[in-house]
Order: sequence, then C-alpha cells, then structure tokens
Amino acid sequence: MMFLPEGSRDEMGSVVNKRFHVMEVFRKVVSTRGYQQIATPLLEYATTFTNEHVGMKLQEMMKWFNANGDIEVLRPDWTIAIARALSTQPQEPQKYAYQGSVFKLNTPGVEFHQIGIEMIHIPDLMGESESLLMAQTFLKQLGVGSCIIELGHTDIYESLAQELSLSTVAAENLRQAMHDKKKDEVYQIAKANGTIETAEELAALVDAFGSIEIIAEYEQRWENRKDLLEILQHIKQLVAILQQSGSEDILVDLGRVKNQPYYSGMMFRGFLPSSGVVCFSGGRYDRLYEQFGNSVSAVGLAFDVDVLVDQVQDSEQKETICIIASPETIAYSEQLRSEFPDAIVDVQSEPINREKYDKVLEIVNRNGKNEVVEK
Ligand SMILES: N[C@@H](Cc1c[nH]c[nH+]1)C(=O)O
Repeated sequence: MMFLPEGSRDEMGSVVNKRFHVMEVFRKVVSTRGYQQIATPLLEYATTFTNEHVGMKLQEMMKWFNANGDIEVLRPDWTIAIARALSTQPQEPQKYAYQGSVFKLNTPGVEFHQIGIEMIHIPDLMGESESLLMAQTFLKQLGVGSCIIELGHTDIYESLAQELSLSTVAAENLRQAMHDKKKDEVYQIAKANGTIETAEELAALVDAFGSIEIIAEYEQRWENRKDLLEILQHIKQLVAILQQSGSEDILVDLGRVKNQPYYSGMMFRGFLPSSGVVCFSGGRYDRLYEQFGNSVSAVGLAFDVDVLVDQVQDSEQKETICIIASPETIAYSEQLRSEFPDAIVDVQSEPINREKYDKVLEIVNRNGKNEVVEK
C-alpha cells in the first residue's frame, strides 16, 4: 500500500467510535471494581521481554537499534511491561487496568488493541476468579453477553513432559504436537524419549478437553498422582465459584500448553458463543516476578478489542441535525446548538449531503432578524 508500512492501517468513523465505546464501558467496570489505571510507554528495551525469565521471541517484535546500540521495541505485551513497572512498588495487593496497542510481527495486522487487567499480591483463587468475574461482568455490560470460559493449567502437561528426557528440538516438537492436538505424534515423540506409560499418559492428555465432567474421569485416571489431583481440585474450586456467579458455559482443556512463555499455573480463555472466536486470554504468571527477586502472586487477562468492536453496535442513536450557515450566521448557529441538547448538531455550508441528517435547518435573515426554517 502507498504511504503505510505493511500491516498498518487507517480507521475512520464507526470502528473508532465503537472502540471508544468498548473502552468507556471497560473503564466504568474496572473503576467500580477497585482497579487503578496504569499506562506504560510504547517504547521499551527488548531485554525486558526477551530475558530468560520472560522468554518472548525477539524475531516477533517491532524493533530497531538506538544510538547506543541497544535494541528497542514497540510494546509487544502489556503483562511484562506492567510487571517491570510494578517491580518497584510496595508489596501489597494491587489491581491495575490498562488500554492500548501491542505490536506483534508473527500475526497478520501488526498492531493490536488490547484492554486488560493485572493483579499482584492477591491469593490465587481470589485473583483468578476476580479476573473471570470481571470479564463476564464487562461483556454483559457491553451487550455481548456472557462468553464460554475455558480453563487450563500449565503444570499438567509440564509435569508429564518432565518425565521424558527431551532435547530442545524434541521438546519444542512435543509442545507443538500437543498444541495442535496431534495424538499420534505426541505418543511417538514421548515414546522415543521416555517410558510407554508416560507416552500413554501424554497421548491421553490430548483428549482431555471438553465439558467439566471430564475432570472426574481424569481424577480417577490420576488417582495416584498427588500433584495432578491438586491441580484438578483447584480447577474444581474455580469452576464452583464461576457457576455460583452465573457462568454456565465452562470448558476445560487439561492438556493445554501455554500460549505465553511466562504462564505458570491456571490459564483461561473466553470464547464468543456465536462464533467461537477468542475474545480474552489470560493466566497466572507468578514466576515472571522472580527476575526482580520477589515471590509474587500475579494473574490477569487481556481482551482483544478488535474482536469486541465487531460485536457491538455503533451506539450513536441520536437525532442528527444540520444547520446550514453562512459567514454572517456562524455565531448565531453556535447559539442555536443549545436548543438541541440531545441531538448531534452539525453546522455546515451548502452544498451538504442531505442523506446524512434527520433534519436540516436553514437560517434566513428576514428584515435584519435571524429565523430558522426547516428545509
Ligand atoms: N498478555 C497476555 C494476556 C494476559 C494478561 N495477563 C495475563 N495474561 C496476552 O497478550 O496474551
């Protein structure tokens, strides 16, 4: 395209209106739930996101060298930027909300609008349920209705995979096969690098998704594995809180692999019931704070604003009025606005596009007096 780098785009009118509407509703919901707003700069050092505690990939970031030879990036992720900002904050419960763009080179589009929440120093179940209850409340207020919540946990797959001795390449292949739910491939890689029992467990894990009833099935299957049973117990507690709060559509994916390198523990996603599109994604990331030498309970989620924008109506339902003015009547038109406090009033000069308005008013000067006539 001329004048814009690939992936960048201009937006006008309704899309922008709807985005502001989504953000306004979000701001109201988070402020009534006790969140503070946070904003971090668009420009950061790459190492904030690529260091060993975080592990995002440099090749997926928008980046360049600064004058000192350091690599700078456009914010690729809010969660990590906020962890950096909060690392010097007092060790007490804190809840933050944010809205702004993230930039990713690995996904078509480059710039993505997100709104989200992050919480630190809040007990695990409390933080996880707050994330999801806030999400459901927000979606309801937005008129999108409640979404389907999917729960997963990083440590089920990871504790089973740990029983294998995997090269870096095999580990990545296994993770990808697990992600793609390729059962045969998972079994083959696991068998080649460990015992048949572990290979069978991992292959069974590929199928461990669906309604919450499957939790009971895997409780039996893993009756001798205390670590996995504890995870299932935790998931059940979270499910109970969500159900008591009116969320009916809850799914689990016990074999889910993490979609962010920093997740450790519960992970969640929200799907739109109408299309199955993911509208939010989040999880627990206590270990991300270890780089700052602290042990911190941390959890949050982010909404894909571009997905939500497709779901909302343009909220401007007001009457549109056009006042046709001339240089002599501009000042009078401005006064006239106050007579239509609930309408959208546009002052224009001829020619106008009549189609755009519910009502067109013209100011005519009769005997030195301004009169308003409807055209
Ligand atoms: N930053 C994550 C979402 C998230 C927020 N908090 C925890 N997870 C993402 O962009 O996918």
